[in-house]
Amino acid sequence: MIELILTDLDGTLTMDRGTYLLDTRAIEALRRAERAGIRVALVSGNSYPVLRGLYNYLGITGGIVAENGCFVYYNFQTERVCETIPRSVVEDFRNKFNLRESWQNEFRKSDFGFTPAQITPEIKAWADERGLVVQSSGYALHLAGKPGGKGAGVKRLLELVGVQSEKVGAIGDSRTDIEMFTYAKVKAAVGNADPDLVKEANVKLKLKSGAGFTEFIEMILG
Ligand SMILES: O=C(O)COP(=O)(O)O
Ligand SMILES: [Mg+2]
Repeated sequence: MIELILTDLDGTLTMDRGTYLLDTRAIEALRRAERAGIRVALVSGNSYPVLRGLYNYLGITGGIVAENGCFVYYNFQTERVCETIPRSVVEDFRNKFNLRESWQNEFRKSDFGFTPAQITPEIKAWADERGLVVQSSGYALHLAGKPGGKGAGVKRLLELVGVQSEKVGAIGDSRTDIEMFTYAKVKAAVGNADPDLVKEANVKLKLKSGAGFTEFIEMILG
């Protein structure tokens, strides 16, 4: 019996990958899960203020993992689980690789977003030399302090909620969601997910993004 669902946001609750428009049927589906007693958590590369606002308006209760795993919220408690990156390092990175910063960077301390979203070998080497972590969600390139990645935040969230991974379902669309699967029994990839995530999934959904999320909730609720 699943007690907690970890859901990614961009590409998973949206109408497609590459858009920010939420799928309204996916919103209805997550409310159905909550009504059935299954908590839903947002696990995303977005910043905490963006996710906290959304969380309240969506009406979910499973907590938040923000900044791609680096910041956790549950039941009015918050925790930072990665090292912070000084603003000067963020600016050096942006200037060196000619990147555009996410408007949300103003609200971030450990994990920063940039476009274009592609990781080059030069970018990887620059981050490695400084003990930083780079990842791409398809929406954005992320530069984070150690340990970085959704796994660290999810591990802490499960402790705070007090749920074992045998009772957790996770759903996502991109490579950055692979780490969530380590802490879930049901590991779902939406129909249009990155092939690297599909490989790790034990539930391969037919439908894309938000429609795939709805398909997943229907499967869980039976
Ligand atoms: O912030 C991003 O790059 C993507 O966010 P996501 O983790 O909700 O897909
Ligand atoms: Mg995503």
